[in-house]
Amino acid sequence: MTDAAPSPPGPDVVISVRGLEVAFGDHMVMDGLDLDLYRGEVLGFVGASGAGKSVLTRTILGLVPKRGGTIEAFGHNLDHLTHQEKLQIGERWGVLFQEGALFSSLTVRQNIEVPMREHLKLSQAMMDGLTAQKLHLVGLPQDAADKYPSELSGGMTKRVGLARALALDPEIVFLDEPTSGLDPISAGDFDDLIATLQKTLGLTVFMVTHDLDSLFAICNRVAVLGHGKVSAVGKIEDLLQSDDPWIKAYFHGKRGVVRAGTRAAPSPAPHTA
Ligand SMILES: Nc1ncnc2c1ncn2[C@@H]1O[C@H](COP(=O)(O)OP(=O)(O)OP(=O)(O)O)[C@@H](O)[C@H]1O
Repeated sequence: MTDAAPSPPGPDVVISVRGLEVAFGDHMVMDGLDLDLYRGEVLGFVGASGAGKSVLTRTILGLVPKRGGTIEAFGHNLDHLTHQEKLQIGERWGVLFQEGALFSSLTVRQNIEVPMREHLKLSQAMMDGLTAQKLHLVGLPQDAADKYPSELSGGMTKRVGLARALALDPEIVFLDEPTSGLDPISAGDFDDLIATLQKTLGLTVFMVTHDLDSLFAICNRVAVLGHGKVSAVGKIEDLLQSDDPWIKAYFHGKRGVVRAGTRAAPSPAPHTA
């Protein structure tokens, strides 16, 4: 009898969603949704408008109540955590909401320092030092710190939102349509920034997007939301072969991709190569 070769270790799952149900009144938005997010990957999350992409993100973050199912983050069932443990999990992820969601009455510096004030006990000088680092990380000049959100361009607003999402040095960032509203050059620059941060900081990225270019440029895997479930998940080249009518229309329809192969493929994430 020969010994079987040891199987390679499976992917390190940082978020695991099983049988998720979310409803608003009788409107079932999630109806038995399963999804895994692997450490170190950029997972693109697509689906028709109103399918529930933002709701899923907000449910994982604990901002929308679920009706059923389980959500595990870093191996912990979120239903079984104390308030203190939930706060600790909250320090391990950051969020860039659609449109940046900055506080209009606060300066850029004050916006980036909001999570630091909530979670850390640091002197003002230390927070200012960290803020300077985060601005540098997202490619913004230091003099942006004293501006108010109304003085920023769309691309700068997204970068400030990303700097705030990175304020606590998270392991995961959730990005809700990060390139929406940006011109193609700014959108491409933002994709590059996310890809660079993912590599240099070892981030795991969960990205809701309608931007096909982003999917091709930086996503290691793509999950498709349909009828309250993940109807397909895999590498983009596999999804391009799908017979599912919505996926076919999405990738091969009028606004779809002849782009495939014309954009650089993302470098493989651990376990997704
Ligand atoms: N607080 C709420 N109360 C009632 N219904 C809601 C609420 N939030 C979301 N919904 C509904 O849930 C569904 C999913 O909304 P969601 O914003 O997640 O869609 P989406 O896939 O992100 O859409 P888009 O791509 O247009 O941003 C929609 O029908 C929306 O109207």
